[in-house]
Amino acid sequence: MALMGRVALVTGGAQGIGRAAVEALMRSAAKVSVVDVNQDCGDACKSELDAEFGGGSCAFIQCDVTDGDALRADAFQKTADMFGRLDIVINNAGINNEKNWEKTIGVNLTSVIKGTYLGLEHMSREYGKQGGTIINVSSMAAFMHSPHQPVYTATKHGVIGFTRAMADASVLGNYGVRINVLCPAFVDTPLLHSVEEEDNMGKFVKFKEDFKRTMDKFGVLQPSLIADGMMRLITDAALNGAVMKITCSKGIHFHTYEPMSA
Ligand SMILES: NC(=O)C1=CN([C@@H]2O[C@H](COP(=O)(O)OP(=O)(O)OC[C@H]3O[C@@H](n4cnc5c(N)ncnc54)[C@H](O)[C@@H]3O)[C@@H](O)[C@H]2O)C=CC1
Ligand SMILES: CCCCCC(=O)/C=C/C=C\C/C=C\C/C=C\CCCC(=O)O
Repeated sequence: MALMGRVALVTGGAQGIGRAAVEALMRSAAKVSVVDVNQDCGDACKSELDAEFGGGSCAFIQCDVTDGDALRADAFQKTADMFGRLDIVINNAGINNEKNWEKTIGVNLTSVIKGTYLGLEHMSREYGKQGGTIINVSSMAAFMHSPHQPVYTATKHGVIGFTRAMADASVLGNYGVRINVLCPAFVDTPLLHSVEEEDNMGKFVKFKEDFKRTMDKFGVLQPSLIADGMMRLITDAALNGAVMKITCSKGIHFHTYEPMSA
């Protein structure tokens, strides 16, 4: 079991992609802290995981990732106290809300930045810790900008830029923490249904048929494949600053960048 004794924290872990990642980690014998704002979904998730894997290997912590104090004290510190260490952080919680677009920036970008910095406090050699790995969840929307979700698209661009910069900082600073980013295309989760809702899409809801045509054109992935990609980012020690894309046509693959030249 590759991850026996390792401890992971997954934000937005109660359903969808995060839940699939939690299950994959537990199948590899890691202990997992599921951090999610949704109490009912988190309670149900914990009961199901306890029934499948036995009690003691996972915890549910109700926490809104946009509450910086709660993220630090209730999520990260409690996880480290409960399981004695932290090795893997998956900053996955995300929303699609063009109406309350400032909240979208808060959840999808600001909280990913905070989650990365907190992960470093618990894992980086800078802080006297043993090292570890961080995955930040972006989207293919960062490559194929979505006219139906301009602010969502902006946050996902931001997650890639921040993650790549931090991955280089980790090398320069000898943090001992690998930091990578994952960009799935459309995935079959409750989030995808938010395209129907004016409360989520705001004025862009009138483009929902166009959005659905794009989904039909590119297809919809299963969360288990995204979890497979995450497990590769976690276990492949050569990966740092990698931008993993997952699409129906190409499966799991990596974005390549031109080398920088003067
Ligand atoms: N479903 C899709 O087609 C794609 C999703 N993504 C990204 O994957 C990530 C996960 O998305 P899905 O699983 O599809 O969504 P989902 O809506 O199924 O699950 C998201 C989870 O995050 C939690 N969450 C939302 N706001 C939160 C907050 N403020 N604090 C704590 N937890 C919060 C929700 O309660 C939920 O359990 C997101 O970052 C999303 O942008 C990326 C590409 C495609
Ligand atoms: C309703 C909210 C759902 C949000 C999910 C998400 O992240 C949205 C992505 C939006 C746009 C991405 C557009 C197209 C990308 C899909 C596939 C590209 C695959 C290209 C290929 O090589 O096949």
